[in-house]
Amino acid sequence: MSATLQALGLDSSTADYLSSVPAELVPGRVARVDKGMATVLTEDGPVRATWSSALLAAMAHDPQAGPCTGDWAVLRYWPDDRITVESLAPRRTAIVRAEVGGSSRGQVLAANVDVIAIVVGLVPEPNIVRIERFLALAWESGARPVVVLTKSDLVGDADALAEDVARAAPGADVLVCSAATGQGLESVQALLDGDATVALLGSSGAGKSSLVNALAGVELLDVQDIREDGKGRHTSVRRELIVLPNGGVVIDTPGLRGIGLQESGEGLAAAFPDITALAEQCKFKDCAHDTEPGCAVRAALEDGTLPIRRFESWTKLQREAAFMARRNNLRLRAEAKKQWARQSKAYRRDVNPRQ
Ligand SMILES: Nc1nc2c(ncn2[C@@H]2O[C@H](COP(=O)(O)OP(=O)(O)OP(=O)(O)O)[C@@H](O)[C@H]2O)c(=O)[nH]1
Ligand SMILES: [Zn+2]
Repeated sequence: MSATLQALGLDSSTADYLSSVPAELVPGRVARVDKGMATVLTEDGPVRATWSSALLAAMAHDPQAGPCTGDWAVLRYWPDDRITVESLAPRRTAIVRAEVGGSSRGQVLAANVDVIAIVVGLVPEPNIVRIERFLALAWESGARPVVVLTKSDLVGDADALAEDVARAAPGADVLVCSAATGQGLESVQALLDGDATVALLGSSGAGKSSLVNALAGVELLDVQDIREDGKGRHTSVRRELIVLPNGGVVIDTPGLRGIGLQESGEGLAAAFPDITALAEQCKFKDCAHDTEPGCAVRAALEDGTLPIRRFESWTKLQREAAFMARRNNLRLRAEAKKQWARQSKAYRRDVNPRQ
């Protein structure tokens, strides 16, 4: 399969970046990263590439500098048939997973996403708290979140359920569709207009693959053959970046399924603009919305304008984000300490070269 860079979702700022690289280098979009290699879609089809030494050095410093699905990569083709990723275009947006255990630096799951479609089946009944968590994460990424309620053919009151979801999703569109009957698919299709990149978030069984197949009009999400190592061997791997025949790109990586929040809390504020606005009206700047006098949040809970369920969901996500922020601070402090130790060792060597 080959496609123009346009069809792979190229935007103008990335096009500017790519036009500034030396002519012997080849641009492409990362479709998948596995086994220390990337599958990169170029205008001449997919290739497998390893990392250049410059990229490896950058990754040693910052793991987020490594390629991820959706990145725009600049490739070098070597005389011995190796292909290396030399550099990556600056990411317009990034979906970052907070690491659970291990390093507290987040892992980039997908880059350069325009729209995040939070796919939720209408059966079983949508889990609003889970949708709120996905929304906070989506806002954090810089991409536009949209909730796609699917399997509408299985319920009689899809619109009423959609209204409930919309109340929990201020600022995000809520679409209703069915991959089975095709109902409402035009509005989902419209998300891909202008060769946009849409990433799918959603639990297993939500209906993501069925949705992609319905949009494509063919069974795309089955198995795919790609050239693994340039020697003609073919392996079947699940696609992660899918170029749709009618235009647009879908990113569906397994990592996007059960992800935690990053620490800044900005996404959370964007997902809960109602509570953010209320908290600004509290008498005390550091109000914990507990027993403080003049608390606008508690007042809204008492008069019923803020649903208790929504407040509890926000509190839980807030705690999670605060936990991530604390851990991140600890990591930064540990790094600063290491850096200081290195510097003082170098200093001692300079002062006393025999040491
Ligand atoms: N009736 C109905 N069933 C659907 C619809 N969309 C998906 N399904 C069914 O729901 C089940 C899960 O759908 P998938 O598309 O595999 O869900 P998924 O989100 O890709 O799941 P994972 O690959 O596990 O993440 C399958 O049995 C589908 O046939 C729909 O619009 N209507
Ligand atoms: Zn308060």
